[in-house]
Amino acid sequence: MMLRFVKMHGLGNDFMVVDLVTQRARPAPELIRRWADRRFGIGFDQLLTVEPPRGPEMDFRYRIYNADGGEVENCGNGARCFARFVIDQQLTRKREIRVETAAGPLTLTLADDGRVRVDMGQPRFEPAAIPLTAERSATAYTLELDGQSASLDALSLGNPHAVLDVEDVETAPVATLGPAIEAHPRFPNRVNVGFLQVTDRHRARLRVFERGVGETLACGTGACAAAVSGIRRGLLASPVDIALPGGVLTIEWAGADAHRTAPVIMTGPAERVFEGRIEL
Ligand SMILES: N[C@@H](CCC[C@H](N)C(=O)O)C(=O)O
Repeated sequence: MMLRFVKMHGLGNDFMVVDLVTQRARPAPELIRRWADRRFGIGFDQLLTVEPPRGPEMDFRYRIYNADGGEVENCGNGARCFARFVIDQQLTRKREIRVETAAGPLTLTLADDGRVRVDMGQPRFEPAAIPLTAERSATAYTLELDGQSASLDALSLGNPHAVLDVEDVETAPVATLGPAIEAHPRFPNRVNVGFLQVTDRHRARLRVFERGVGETLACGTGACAAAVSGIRRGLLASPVDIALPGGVLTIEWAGADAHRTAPVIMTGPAERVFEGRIEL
């Protein structure tokens, strides 16, 4: 049986997107790893499946699998590609789409300039929600790593993120500290690791070592986490343009007080690359 898919990307963070509204498939981890392989497969950072909603107030359900085959809660660049996909495939005529994810509902809007604006929901800072083993919530945690220690902020965008401040993203130790922090036992579900260089109040540069993938050209939830971390520590002010290796995302966040945590809004592009069919 052949499965139709579309290859898409958001700032070079690339996806295989599969319509499971009109097709049937159950992607097992071993199959996802094979498809994700850049030499022997299609090649992608994440597989996205678009499925019928499970409740009447949602338009779709959207699921996300990392290249290592594991299902995860949230994906910002994927959310924008999902919106483009359901519109281009004529699965909906709406311009504002409500979608169910493992991290909760998201609202996506197609802007007039073709970019997609996503309400990514509220960030969470309590260690148990990340999850991170720590006695109390803080903006700086110290992690012991093979004889050295690293200071980082940690938060959840539905999925877990660590944010480290660096002087220069070009020389940041992404390839060594990234995997060491991703697999650190204080993050029981592992973690995405962002290396943040603040350039001025409204601009920053970011590289992300993604859980279950490695360094990617862009990470949408990573950009949201880095902007929120910078804003709540007084280093950045909303809106923030986050420059990733693959391009720029705009992040807005109105902050948090004792009564309310504002949702994070992410705006950026979503591109279709090609479509294909693969044997199941
Ligand atoms: N690339 C994504 C994040 C994908 C999931 C992440 N690797 C995780 O394991 O949580 C994005 O754009 O947010």
